[in-house]
Amino acid sequence: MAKAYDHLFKLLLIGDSGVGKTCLVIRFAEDNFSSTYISTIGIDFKIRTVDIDGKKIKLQVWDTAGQERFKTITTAYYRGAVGIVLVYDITDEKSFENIQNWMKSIKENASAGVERLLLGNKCDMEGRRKVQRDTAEKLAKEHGIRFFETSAKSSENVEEAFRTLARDILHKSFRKAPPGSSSRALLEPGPPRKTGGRCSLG
Ligand SMILES: Nc1nc2c(ncn2[C@@H]2O[C@H](COP(=O)(O)OP(=O)(O)OP(=O)(O)O)[C@@H](O)[C@H]2O)c(=O)[nH]1
Repeated sequence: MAKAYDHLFKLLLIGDSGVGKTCLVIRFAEDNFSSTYISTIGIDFKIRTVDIDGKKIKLQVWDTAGQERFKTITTAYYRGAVGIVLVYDITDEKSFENIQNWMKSIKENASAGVERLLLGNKCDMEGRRKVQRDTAEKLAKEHGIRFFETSAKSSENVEEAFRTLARDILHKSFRKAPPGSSSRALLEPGPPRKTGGRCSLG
């Protein structure tokens, strides 16, 4: 029987409560959107398999709760992720300022070399924009990561963002593969950064 997928990537979405993490996951995995806001309790995930450069990549997308009270539960999931999506809301300045704190949280809890991506969500609400695109682009550049403005509502850039992240992880894992080793092994997460990692990503 043909293998259902070539690689499994665990991705994680983080960011303040209400920025649209759940909606982005639902848009990407089910191509759906709801304007009803039900705050995530703890953590949940959805799966979608995509074809990237001829490889079948199974994406397990973990959606975390943005509320502070769930922080202990959600940070426990950072380590298993090979990609982390940082989300803010372009109509909410505070959610953008907090990206610095979410970056810090990645540094403290994620595997070394985890691929990061910055998303400014709700770009369909141009009239209520508080965070300028240039400002976010600058921040992304400082951290050496990619940046997209997305809308889970209109679906703008959602597909592109997840595909770009998956492609970057795929390319990174192959580039680092020593001769004769399996690329799958390189996608296994190492220990958190602070304990000194053996993960080959990065
Ligand atoms: N206009 C617009 N509204 C959005 C968009 N994405 C999400 N929303 C709305 O924003 C609200 C919060 O969305 P969620 O996806 O539940 O936010 P979250 O980041 O998962 O929140 P927590 O689970 O509390 O961390 C909901 O009312 C959504 O309908 C978007 O791209 N455009």
